[in-house]
Amino acid sequence: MSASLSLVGVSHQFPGCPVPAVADVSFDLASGDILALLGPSGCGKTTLLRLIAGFEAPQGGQITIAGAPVSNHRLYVPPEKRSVGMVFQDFALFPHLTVAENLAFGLQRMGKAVVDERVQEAIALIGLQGYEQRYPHELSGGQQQRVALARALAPRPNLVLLDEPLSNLDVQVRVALRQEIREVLKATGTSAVFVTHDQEEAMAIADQVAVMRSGQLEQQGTPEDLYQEPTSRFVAEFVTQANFLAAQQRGQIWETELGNFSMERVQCVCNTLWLEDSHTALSGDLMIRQEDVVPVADETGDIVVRDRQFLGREYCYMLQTPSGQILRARTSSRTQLAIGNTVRLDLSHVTLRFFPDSATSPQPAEATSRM
Ligand SMILES: Nc1ncnc2c1ncn2[C@@H]1O[C@H](COP(=O)(O)OP(=O)(O)OP(=O)(O)O)[C@@H](O)[C@H]1O
Repeated sequence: MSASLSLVGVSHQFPGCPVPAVADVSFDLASGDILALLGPSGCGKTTLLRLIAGFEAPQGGQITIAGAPVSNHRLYVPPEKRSVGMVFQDFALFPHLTVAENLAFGLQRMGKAVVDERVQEAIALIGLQGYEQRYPHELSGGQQQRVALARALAPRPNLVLLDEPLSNLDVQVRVALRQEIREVLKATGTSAVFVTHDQEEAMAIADQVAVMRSGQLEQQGTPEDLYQEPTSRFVAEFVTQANFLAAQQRGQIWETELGNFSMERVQCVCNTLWLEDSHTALSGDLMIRQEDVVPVADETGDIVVRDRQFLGREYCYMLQTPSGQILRARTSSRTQLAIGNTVRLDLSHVTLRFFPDSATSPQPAEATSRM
């Protein structure tokens, strides 16, 4: 499928800032796909979105939307000529215009009959029939954001950009609306880039997730790719919120505080040649997902249940190892363990992934698997 958006080597540094806000970012977005830009505060997500929208001009690289270059070293197409719709965190509806007038705003150059038809189409898309004559202050936050999405879609843009559109809404509205946004984008076949710092939101809404760190693209893939095969410890921590256990290589074994694991059981985010190099004993961390840690009540166990959080369908247990490390375990709410009691861990079905310490890595990491 053709790319609706393509970035090649896009970079941007604000005047007076010692480091670039966006550094050498490249990716393609297939037509009709939703991409989530995910990363911690200050990693450059909003700046990248603004570069795509045309609110900023990059100092390097090329941006192409629906096959047409919109910015490169010779060209800068202004935002209103990029066929891009925007949805902002604060909804940004015109307060003095009704819902119908807000929806019609971007359609002013079309004939009245077309505008009326598009407005009705947009209203139906977001299920707000009967609300046409209301003003924004007469709508809930979720309804305002649905109007903002419909307004962005009404001119049928090639691309919609959403900048943290759910962050001003309370949690129940957020969860319902993220599903609705996905359905509306899919129903209209619109390609979209969605900025968020919430990994759960990114995974729920997007076909592709691009994780950013310090202005750079750390990893891009489907939500499943990122969850199952993070290629750096940063992505593993940010996306999977896994546990990390210090591990030391001893021949074909990984030694840890919770016992030894044979190398066949461990995926290694490193060059497999390092593992066979008898002169280098690697050390680093084994990633263990919270749902893979299975605590079993055992009076003779040396792991202590320090705390537990009831999350509805599941518990999150905080388990303290003899060295004092806290591991998190997610279990079904049927697994009831008392705080202060001891447990042992069943790690027999665990999927482990090894991330070497940068100090002991002979060369830059390259993802390979020993599974
Ligand atoms: N107009 C500006 N002038 C100077 N520096 C800026 C400007 N806008 C952003 N920055 C800097 O660029 C970096 C990236 O900012 P950006 O807003 O893109 O991050 P972000 O990932 O969207 O963060 P957040 O999730 O907090 O919104 C930050 O260090 C920020 O301070």
